[in-house]
Amino acid sequence: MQVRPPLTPAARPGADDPRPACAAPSHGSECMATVKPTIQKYEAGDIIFREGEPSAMAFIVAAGEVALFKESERGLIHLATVGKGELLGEMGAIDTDPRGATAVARGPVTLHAYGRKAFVRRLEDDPDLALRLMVRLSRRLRNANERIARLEPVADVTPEGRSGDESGTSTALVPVTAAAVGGMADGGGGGGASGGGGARGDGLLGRLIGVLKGGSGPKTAESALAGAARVRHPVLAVAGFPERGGEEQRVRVLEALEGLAAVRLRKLDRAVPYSAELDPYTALSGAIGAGRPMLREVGADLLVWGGPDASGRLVELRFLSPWGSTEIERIGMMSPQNALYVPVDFDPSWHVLIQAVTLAAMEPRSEAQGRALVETLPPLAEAAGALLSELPYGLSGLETAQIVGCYGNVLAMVGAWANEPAWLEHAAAAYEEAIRHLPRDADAEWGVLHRSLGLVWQALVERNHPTIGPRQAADAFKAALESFHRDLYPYDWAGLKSRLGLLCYRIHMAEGDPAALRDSINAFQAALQVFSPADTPDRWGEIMHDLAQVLQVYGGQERKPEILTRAVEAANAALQVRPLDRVPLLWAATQNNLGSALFLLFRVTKDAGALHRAREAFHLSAGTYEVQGAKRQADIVARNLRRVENLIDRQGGASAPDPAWARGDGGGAVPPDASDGPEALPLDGGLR
Ligand SMILES: Nc1ncnc2c1ncn2[C@@H]1O[C@@H]2COP(=O)(O)O[C@H]2[C@H]1O
Repeated sequence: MQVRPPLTPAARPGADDPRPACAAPSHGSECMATVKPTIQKYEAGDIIFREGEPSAMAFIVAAGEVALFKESERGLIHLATVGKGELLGEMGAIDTDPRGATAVARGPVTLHAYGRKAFVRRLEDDPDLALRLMVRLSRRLRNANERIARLEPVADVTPEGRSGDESGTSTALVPVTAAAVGGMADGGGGGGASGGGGARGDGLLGRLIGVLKGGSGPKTAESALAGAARVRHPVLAVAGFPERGGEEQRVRVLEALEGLAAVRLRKLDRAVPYSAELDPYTALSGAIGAGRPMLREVGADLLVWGGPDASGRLVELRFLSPWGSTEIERIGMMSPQNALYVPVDFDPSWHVLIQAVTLAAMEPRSEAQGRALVETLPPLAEAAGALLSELPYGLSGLETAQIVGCYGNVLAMVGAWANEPAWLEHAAAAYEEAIRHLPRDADAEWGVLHRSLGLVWQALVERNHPTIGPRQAADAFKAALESFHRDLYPYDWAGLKSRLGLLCYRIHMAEGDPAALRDSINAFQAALQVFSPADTPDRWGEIMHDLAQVLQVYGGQERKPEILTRAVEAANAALQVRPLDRVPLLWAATQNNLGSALFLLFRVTKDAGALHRAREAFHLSAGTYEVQGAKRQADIVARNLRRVENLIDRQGGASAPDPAWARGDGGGAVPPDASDGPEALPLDGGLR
């Protein structure tokens, strides 16, 4: 399709172009030469910007080629490749919308970058340039139309009336020729007619940009390059709302959620059954039991469910993730007991709160999703905070606590993923405020809020916060344990116990209190009554590993071989569920732990066999860290290995028995060691 928009001869670019301002170039973009650009350089595969990022700059490609990709429900779509002399990022610079596509360097690329304001000013001052830009956009639109026309309708296979796959991978689209795709890359060469053009969203330029930003097209074979830019967008499912008037409220919620960029929304027909007449524990357990399969059925990352509450004043929103109930107590996580309340018939000012809370509830499952969250969530969180400062009158204490608690989760998510202690401090303040609003009988909410608070404080302790100490975090977990009884909430209970184990160990490290070490051991052992190698091997292995470490510190201090032997057993048990081929770094950490326990055992018993086995464990650990490229850990373990080898040399040189056939009788021939104990790696199970 080569229909061009009508051009006046005067506006056609090229050598015969009479206009002085743009005399030389064959591309209108060169008119930007009067504004001083900054130079940016990229290598092949570098991401220049991502879809959804704020648009602060417009660029001219000075050298190389840039491929543009757009996320769609069907996967990643190659829109075009732009080359030397062409504009890039001009759409966002003009309409201030976030980037409509991800730009990836196809080889070495040099860009001339212009600030948005300078670029727009230039367009306003130079109607000719603005017009030629419109021509360029017109051509893109025509090409996009061509591609849309060539697409066959795709069968709608989902019960909710939306098409799309559930796995996050793309479904096949109608194949097109490379030439058709290549047509999208065109951007240069078009001339312009006379007359001016507005640079804002309501003019032709704005409309063209609007259409192009929503554009889609067929998938091409550029999968290698696409891989570099690919981010799997999370899927958000919204269950049906029961009760009278529920659907009307759901439409409002969906409207709010449609504002979430880079999230794929699925509307479910079914509601999550919830019986308000039952006690809250039974009602919620039933809802979770019914909601999880619904989530899995549609492959969603989060299920939003709820509806108008019993009073008819508020809409209650709850959030369910597909994660098993055993993978719990992550910082900022949304628990089934958390609920967000918004007024019935809420106005759009509430959208930011609904969006922020939902986005935070959809915990990232990859680094890419985490990065996307860190970009999107902070501005939403700030806007939601402003809304919360003016909560409507008439909310009960529990409702207020629930809303503020959800907001705390938003702040905690930002803090954890952006690694910003200030956000964590705000999150802790929000949880504390929520707790102040709680009525006495809000048992489950008490537990959830104290656990959330403890997790944030623990994260601050891990970051060496000057005023938050491990005792504070441990107290919050103890308070949470008042609500999470073992018989009703075994995994919540055991998870809290294991957190307590870590914090008591920290208290010991900070204060040297031996009672704290014993508390730590007791807490880990309690957790191990619930977690098991068969049902929860990862969690069990992590706690066994941590227990081994605490036992060896305690056994070393008390100089008790039986405790050190238990430490060795715990490390060996952890290794059973942490195989080298599946989790090499965890395996290496536990080997180092085992080596340390054996080393200390040798120091107390003078058993040379233990020393040789320590050497073997350190050797295996250091080698694995080395192979895995974990240099810092490899160095620590190598120091431990050297220390053991020195001891073995002093003990008997080359005649020392090889650990493989060491009898372990030791014979007390080893000289006492004056050096410190082995260096430990950080405990598992910290901030996750
Ligand atoms: N169909 C297309 N052909 C060429 N370039 C495009 C196309 N769609 C988007 N772009 C460019 O990709 C950029 C993505 O960020 P912006 O939306 O700021 O500006 C966009 C345009 O510069």
